[in-house]
Amino acid sequence: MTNTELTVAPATTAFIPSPATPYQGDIARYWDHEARPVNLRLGDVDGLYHHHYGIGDVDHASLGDPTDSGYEKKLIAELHRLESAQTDILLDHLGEIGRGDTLVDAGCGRGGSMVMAHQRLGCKVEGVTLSAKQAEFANGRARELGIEDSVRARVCNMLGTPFETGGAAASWNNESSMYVDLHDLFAEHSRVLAVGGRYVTITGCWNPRYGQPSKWVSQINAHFECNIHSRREYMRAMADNRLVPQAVIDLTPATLPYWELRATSSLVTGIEEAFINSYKDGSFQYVLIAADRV
Ligand SMILES: C[S@@+](CC[C@H](N)C(=O)[O-])C[C@H]1O[C@@H](n2cnc3c(N)ncnc32)[C@H](O)[C@@H]1O
Ligand SMILES: CC(C)=CCC/C(C)=C/COP(=O)(O)OP(=O)(O)O
Ligand SMILES: [Mg+2]
Repeated sequence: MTNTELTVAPATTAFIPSPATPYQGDIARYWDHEARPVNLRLGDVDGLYHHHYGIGDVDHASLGDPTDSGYEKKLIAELHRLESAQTDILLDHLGEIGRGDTLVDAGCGRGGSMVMAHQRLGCKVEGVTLSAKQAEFANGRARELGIEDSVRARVCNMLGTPFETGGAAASWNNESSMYVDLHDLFAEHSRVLAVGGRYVTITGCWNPRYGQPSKWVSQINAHFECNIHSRREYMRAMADNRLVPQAVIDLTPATLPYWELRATSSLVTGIEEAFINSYKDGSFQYVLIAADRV
């Protein structure tokens, strides 16, 4: 697709809409106050700030000896490399994107995925987050990079965006779908996407084969104040909203090395055990779903 332009409200973070629900107010506050070193120090490596996890094999040769003085810095760079590799896999699944296209990042955080999408594809990227602090941060980074005409974040509920119907060539949720009702979410993506456009999510979901959410999944929900959905819910809500899966990839084996490395670092947050155990006992899965808007 080429030359799709979204018609949107003015790009400002000065006007901050009221949260649609008290829960969304809690989530806005959560992300306004988030400043974990595991996120900021990794972002400082190259200026791409992510709030998602990593995939791929750990390059143990580049890490060297854990007793060496520079080891911790190398470990941080390695965790960050794996988080950016996660975004690359998401972008690999967007389909053919032209420089004139517009993409939508639903739940854009500090904007790392938006910057990577623009740098790789040359297109416009519009992001929404509930957090004014995150939107300011993302827009500040875009200004520093001189790409503010192409990459912008706004404070907005992903379930009711100002974007034109059918105007986006592709859209995604990168670890942000566990904060919303999936039927409402996919109805909005389906509205914003052009027919033939592509939706991609990378998400953690509980595995229906396990039965119900495990204690580890409940622990992750409590830790992040989110509500992890089952894999079945994703499939059903997509099917109900004209989103037809084109690829479903279980990234669980590919994310475990990231978690096992992170668990050895000084930047642990305490949630590592829940991710490792739930991935290993099969109750939780890290998946990529790419779907065609039909
Ligand atoms: C775990 S972070 C992921 C950030 C980003 N996608 C990334 O990969 O770095 C979750 C994001 O979802 C956003 N979010 C949660 N619920 C939202 C909603 N209803 N509307 C817009 N953003 C939402 C949060 O503000 C936060 O930016
Ligand atoms: C896969 C699942 C269930 C994700 C939940 C959403 C979430 C909080 C992602 C990571 O954010 P972060 O990068 O801010 O977290 P951390 O501080 O742990 O790195
Ligand atoms: Mg993180």
